[in-house]
Amino acid sequence: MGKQANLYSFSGVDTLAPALRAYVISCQDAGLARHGVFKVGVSGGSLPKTLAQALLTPSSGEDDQVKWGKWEIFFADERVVPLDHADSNYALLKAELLDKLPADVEQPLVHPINPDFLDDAQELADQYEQVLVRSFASRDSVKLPIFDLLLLGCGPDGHTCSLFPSHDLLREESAWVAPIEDSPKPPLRRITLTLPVVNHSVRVAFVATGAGKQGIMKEIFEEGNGLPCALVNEVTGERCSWFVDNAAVEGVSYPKRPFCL
Ligand SMILES: O=C1O[C@H](COP(=O)(O)O)[C@@H](O)[C@H](O)[C@H]1O
Repeated sequence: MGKQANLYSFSGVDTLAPALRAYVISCQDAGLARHGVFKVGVSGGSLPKTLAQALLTPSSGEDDQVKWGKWEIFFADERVVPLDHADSNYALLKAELLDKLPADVEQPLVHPINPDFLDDAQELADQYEQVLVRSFASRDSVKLPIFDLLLLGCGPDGHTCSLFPSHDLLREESAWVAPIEDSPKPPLRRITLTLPVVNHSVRVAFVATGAGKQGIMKEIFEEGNGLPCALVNEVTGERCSWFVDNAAVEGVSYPKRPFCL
């Protein structure tokens, strides 16, 4: 059995953010060394705000550079809504992070969903899968895309991306991107990376903060119970790192590591 997922706990978002920044930059630099670009997938929910706090602070030196012009940003999941809708994960990332990037730096290449296909979630998912095929094809013989990093959230029910507990979608084995039309959390219609794609990523980082996550963190780390986040932990092992605050893991019996790269 491989090593377990890393659990890093911080006093609050202010201390978590610099560690998350260092981690993302190390994944970025590894991606650039491997293939000259950094392919990262991001979630919606509470993640973009924390990510912005981590990445928008001024660089403290040569080893601390966010090289935005080398980033290719994908969405780990997306709601089937227009790109300027209040429920859109793209709109959220744009408002929290992309719109705040300094205008004088080279901008990242961002891959939102194609809003021409909002009437048909299956077609939307297929189209997004084609975006991945085109982007990843040149570098692998692509059975599965290999993200350099997936930055994920963990819902209070243990869902991640739009992979919900006990949902049939957890058993999807062939699609890279799949539709879901009966999401337990609104909005109902979404598309999501599938579990094999998530588990194939070079690194996976979860960010979960606040006492509201405490119950589910206990279940994920102590029982597993087939929860989507636990399934990712089980397969990715030490490739997976959790950035949490103390409130989210109070009373959770699982070794917390001091953060170091
Ligand atoms: O619906 C969603 O929720 C999850 C978790 O969100 P959080 O606010 O509890 O962090 C998020 O990761 C996902 O992208 C989003 O579509």
